[in-house]
Amino acid sequence: MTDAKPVRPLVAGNWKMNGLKASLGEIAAMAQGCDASLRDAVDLLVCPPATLVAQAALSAAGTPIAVGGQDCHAKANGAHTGDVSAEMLADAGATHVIVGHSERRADHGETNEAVRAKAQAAHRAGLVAIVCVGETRAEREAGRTLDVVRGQLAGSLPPGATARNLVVAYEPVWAIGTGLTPTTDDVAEVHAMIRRELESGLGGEGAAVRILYGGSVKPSNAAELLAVPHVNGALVGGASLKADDFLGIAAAYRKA
Ligand SMILES: O=C[C@H](O)COP(=O)(O)O
Repeated sequence: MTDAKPVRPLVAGNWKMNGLKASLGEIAAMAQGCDASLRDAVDLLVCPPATLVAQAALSAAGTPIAVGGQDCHAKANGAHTGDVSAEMLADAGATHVIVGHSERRADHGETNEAVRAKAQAAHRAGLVAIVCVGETRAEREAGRTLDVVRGQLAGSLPPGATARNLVVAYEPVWAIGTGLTPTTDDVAEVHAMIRRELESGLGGEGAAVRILYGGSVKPSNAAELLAVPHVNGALVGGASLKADDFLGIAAAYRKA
């Protein structure tokens, strides 16, 4: 298994069900605050709610900020009221889409099979799929973290994945929005396992797939979390809503 950070990092913001048109100013502020040294060091992505994807993509055009969706339907179109397809996101200017976030798995009963179908849809539409995995508090306390995450990976990763069309995000459910984070040793253990699984499933491509950590990442803890081996960036919720906090997290990658 490779042990260095083999890929360019990615800091991705997931706005969840937050943000109105006025919030697009934060994307403009992110672009403005993304100076050359930050641009050289890290890729930046913001995933606003579906209502804002098209406008966010227009706001971010010509800047270092990419725009993504937070979920997509497995089908390209059809009678699926309220759903948004990967093709629609791509048409709106998105380059990425998050699939299998624990809030989707919990709130909408999304299974690994459903997540895999959504990741395949993302690829069909030419989007990068950010596949989320992570254990609940009960699963961690039962010592089942590695088995749970390994099972989610096996069930959720789409065939034909490469380092260019797949990102994996490890998000312990109990760390999301709680201010709690795993120890760096715990993060290292899970990320190393994910790397081994990716390398065993995808060979050389698996060594270069970006593995993000998510769950209560803030400017104050980003440097420590992002320095863990096989942590190739962050998936940030609450702290991605404000440009200063988001850039403060990305700044962990700024070269001294
Ligand atoms: O997708 C992002 C995560 O769920 C993390 O959210 P959080 O940074 O608010 O804990």
